[in-house]
Amino acid sequence: MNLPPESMAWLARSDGSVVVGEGPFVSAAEPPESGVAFLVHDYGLTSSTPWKIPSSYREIRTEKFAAEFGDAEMPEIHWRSPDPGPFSRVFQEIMYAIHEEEFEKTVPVVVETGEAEQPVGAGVIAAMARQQTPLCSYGWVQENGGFAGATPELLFSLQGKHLQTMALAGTARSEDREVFAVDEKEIMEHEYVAKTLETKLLGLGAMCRKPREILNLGSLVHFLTLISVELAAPLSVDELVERFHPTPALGPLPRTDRTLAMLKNWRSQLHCPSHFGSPFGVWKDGRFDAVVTIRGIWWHENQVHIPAGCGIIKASRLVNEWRELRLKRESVKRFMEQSIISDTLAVKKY
Ligand SMILES: C=C(O[C@@H]1C=C(C(=O)O)C=C[C@H]1O)C(=O)O
Repeated sequence: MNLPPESMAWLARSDGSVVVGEGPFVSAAEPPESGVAFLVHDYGLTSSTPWKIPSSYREIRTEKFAAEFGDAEMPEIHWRSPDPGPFSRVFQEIMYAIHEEEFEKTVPVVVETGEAEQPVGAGVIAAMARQQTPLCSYGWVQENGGFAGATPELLFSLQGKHLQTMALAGTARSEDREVFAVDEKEIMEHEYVAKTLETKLLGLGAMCRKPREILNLGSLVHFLTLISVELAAPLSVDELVERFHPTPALGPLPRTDRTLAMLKNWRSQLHCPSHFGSPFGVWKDGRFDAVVTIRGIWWHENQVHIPAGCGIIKASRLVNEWRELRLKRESVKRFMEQSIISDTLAVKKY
């Protein structure tokens, strides 16, 4: 087992490779011509130097990454159940705005907080390093804090003129998979996201939209639609990030300055970390991959936070959304317990 460096960043990609960078990092407005840079944005894309260039980097298989870092113990964490009061008030304000036709959908976030008996950094890195595809492990660690997770959501990946993206929205427990498949409210929530992405891609080149499918993540299922485009003309990563982020999976529909400001205000009322639901990417050898930072842990020394968001539309009900938020947080807590078996290592943690 390796001790994690003081500062590091990593992103696992859908082909089972992971790019791992070690700090210190140099911040830049643009990615370098060659080599590697991580794109670390907050939700509002406020940084003028979001590119973080590591002092050294490696590209390895996710199994090797797990073997190197997946072993550290997670200290005991004392969780405090989130108070439903503030969320219920935000939910009512959102419902009022939907009835007033301010927007059709938005995505508030609830945060569960815990305190660990010791610093959690190495344990969080280990928990996320053990996760494998279809989850993409990501992390940004700076001294005694950072965030790391294992997300099912690709924002986009770009290689030459090939652009791949996905609509991922609509959630249920795996046991409810059959009724989920015909649930009109969940289908509508998903289609809002898929159609918006299609609209954003119109005119960029030849588009291919795959049929809607169900992505099974063990305890949770989501609707997933894969969309790809052969770009007619090259586009920069920065342009694409601004075009896509936030998709209606994590943001308002329609996305205007006003609807985005309303959501940012609700996020801050509910103490959502600024980098939750944001683009997190890596640029390497002419290829760029970015995920959406969900299903993660934000920490500083012994303090830990698990944020989770839920899409609210006219047909949403408070009790169901509260349950969905808990399910999403539980799926993150499970990362800290689960066992993995790979060719290079067998770790069992219960
Ligand atoms: C916002 C989250 O997840 C997003 C919201 C989903 C939904 O509302 O059904 C499903 C997948 C993600 O796009 C989260 O996990 O915190």
